Amino acid sequence: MSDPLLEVTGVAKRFGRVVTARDVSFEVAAGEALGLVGPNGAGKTTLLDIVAGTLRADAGTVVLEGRDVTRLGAAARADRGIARSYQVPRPFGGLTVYENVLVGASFAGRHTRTGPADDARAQAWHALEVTGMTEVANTPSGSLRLLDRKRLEVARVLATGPRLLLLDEIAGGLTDSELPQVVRLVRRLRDDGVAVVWIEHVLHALLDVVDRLMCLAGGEVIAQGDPHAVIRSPEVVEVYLGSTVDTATDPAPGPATTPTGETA
Ligand SMILES: Nc1ncnc2c1ncn2[C@@H]1O[C@H](COP(=O)(O)OP(=O)(O)OP(=O)(O)O)[C@@H](O)[C@H]1O
Repeated sequence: MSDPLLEVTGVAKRFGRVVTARDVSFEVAAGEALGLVGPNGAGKTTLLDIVAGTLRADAGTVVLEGRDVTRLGAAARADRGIARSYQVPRPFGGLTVYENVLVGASFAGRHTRTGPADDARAQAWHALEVTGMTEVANTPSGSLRLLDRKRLEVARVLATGPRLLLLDEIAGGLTDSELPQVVRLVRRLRDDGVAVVWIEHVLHALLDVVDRLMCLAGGEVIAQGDPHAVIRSPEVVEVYLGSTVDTATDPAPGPATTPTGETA
């Protein structure tokens, strides 16, 4: 890997007796997409929150571009280029799509990969173009279908000009015909040089994009590396994939369901 953009080392977190991260370490390079999988309650969202700075780890370090950001809060990390999407998008329903994205753009610090540094409007519009939302720019966000709500969530964080994008289940609930649009979007962001960490239960969508895959279980990394090697790893099959994947013949689970049994 080239110089890592993000280095997470020895992260630990527990809530009372529940261990959600135990000595978790991983790296992500600029322009690399890392997939994050694992059974429900494995600690994936907790890890994203620790990287984003919305949750403080009990131990370990988070380093971005060689600078230790472990003690920085979420706003300061956002200023340095870390952006996080949420599993359940909650746009300001009374505002249009464009206005919602403009709110994100107005938080952009000096990291402006996506547009002119001093022009939040241009940056918001660029985020709409990249996410394919210009045609619904003036639509009230409260009336959007699920796919567009998901795309708006990505546009909102993209408008902040991130170097590292943390995506939380943006494919969940989409139909088979909608999924390729999300896959193309994440691939484009990655190809534009943004580093991506993507939590996703819809494995075939994830495997279409990610360069590496990491599987968590019980707060521990049980496998990371080449995506197809990871999903074939006996431990991953046992604790996460169960019988949904024929690892001998099928490199990716079928599109109908996720390993957690949700409909993709
Ligand atoms: N604020 C909190 N207080 C107490 N327990 C918590 C808190 N946040 C998370 N947990 C617990 O930590 C564990 C890991 O949760 P987390 O949401 O990180 O898992 P996950 O892998 O993202 O799961 P899912 O795939 O279901 O979203 C769970 O047992 C959860 O109940």
